[in-house]
Amino acid sequence: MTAGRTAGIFGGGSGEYASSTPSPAALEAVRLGKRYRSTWALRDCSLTVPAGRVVAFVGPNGAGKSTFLHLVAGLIAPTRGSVRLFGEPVGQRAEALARVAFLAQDKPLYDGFTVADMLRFGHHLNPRWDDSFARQRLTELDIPLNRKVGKLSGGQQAQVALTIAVAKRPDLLVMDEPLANLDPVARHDVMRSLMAAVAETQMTVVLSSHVVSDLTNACDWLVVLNRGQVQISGEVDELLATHRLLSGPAELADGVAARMPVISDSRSERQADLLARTSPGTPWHDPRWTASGVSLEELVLAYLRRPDATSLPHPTLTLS
Ligand SMILES: Nc1ncnc2c1ncn2[C@@H]1O[C@H](COP(=O)(O)OP(=O)(O)OP(=O)(O)O)[C@@H](O)[C@H]1O
Repeated sequence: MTAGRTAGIFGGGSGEYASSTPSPAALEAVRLGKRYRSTWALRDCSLTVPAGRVVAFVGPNGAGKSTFLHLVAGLIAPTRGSVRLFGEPVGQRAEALARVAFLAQDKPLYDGFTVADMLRFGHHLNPRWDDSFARQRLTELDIPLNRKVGKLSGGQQAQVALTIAVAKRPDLLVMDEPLANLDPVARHDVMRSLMAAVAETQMTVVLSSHVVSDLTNACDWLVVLNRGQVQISGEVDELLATHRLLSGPAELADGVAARMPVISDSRSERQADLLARTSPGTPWHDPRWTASGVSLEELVLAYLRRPDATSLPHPTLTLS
């Protein structure tokens, strides 16, 4: 668990700072890089996320997701580049760090403490602490306040950790794999609780996950990290609106691929199935092809299979 000057689920906050500082972007990374000895975990990562979004960081094992989130939370320092949160460089001011709650992969709770002890601890450390929210939420979830944390199920522990992080009333909640090791029902419940908290508070949320299907209805901004680089960063609706699954004659596929970026290309002797990036609002007129929408999962998988493909801010080629 981390407290004090670094952001943690118990880190202190400052209401005065939050109300007096304009927030052009919740998160801005510029050419961010992190090297561990000879290994670059992240390289040249630039992205901007507006405030109020629920951002999913997705990528394969070792892509750099945890490293990115630890840099955002100010828990480690970049080797290159910078991160700004709400216009402030991370790590420069205690007040800026205090606006962030970080929920680590290993749920920073003390097994020997009761749930009520954990709430008292959070209350003690956080000027913005919302005790009635925390107690009401845990009561609604039927989590006994007098139970020791070590005696709770994994799903209940995840809910307690999330409650403490939200009760801190952060402007930015960063969660590294909050759904790891939870069964499907617990994953669904935690995401539902998170969405309720977002609707109530309008905080910005950044979370990482391997399971894209868990994020489909929850996240409105997608970042795909692959091999330490940002492959996609954008609004989910816009990404879905600018990608099409095209099915048509294989002999015409090269012509289509010459006109627009093709992320995945599957061909048989007669038919080609292409996942292509198009311009928003541009209809597909060619009757020899059928064009259909893609799911978030199809889109992410197609990019992950093509680490050289990117979708960063705007497509440059259009359909004709
Ligand atoms: N403390 C560290 N020391 C050395 N190398 C590290 C350290 N932390 C991460 N790495 C390396 O940096 C790279 C990115 O790791 P990171 O944990 O950020 O990826 P990830 O996307 O979160 O992976 P996973 O999904 O498996 O949790 C990997 O090659 C990893 O081995």
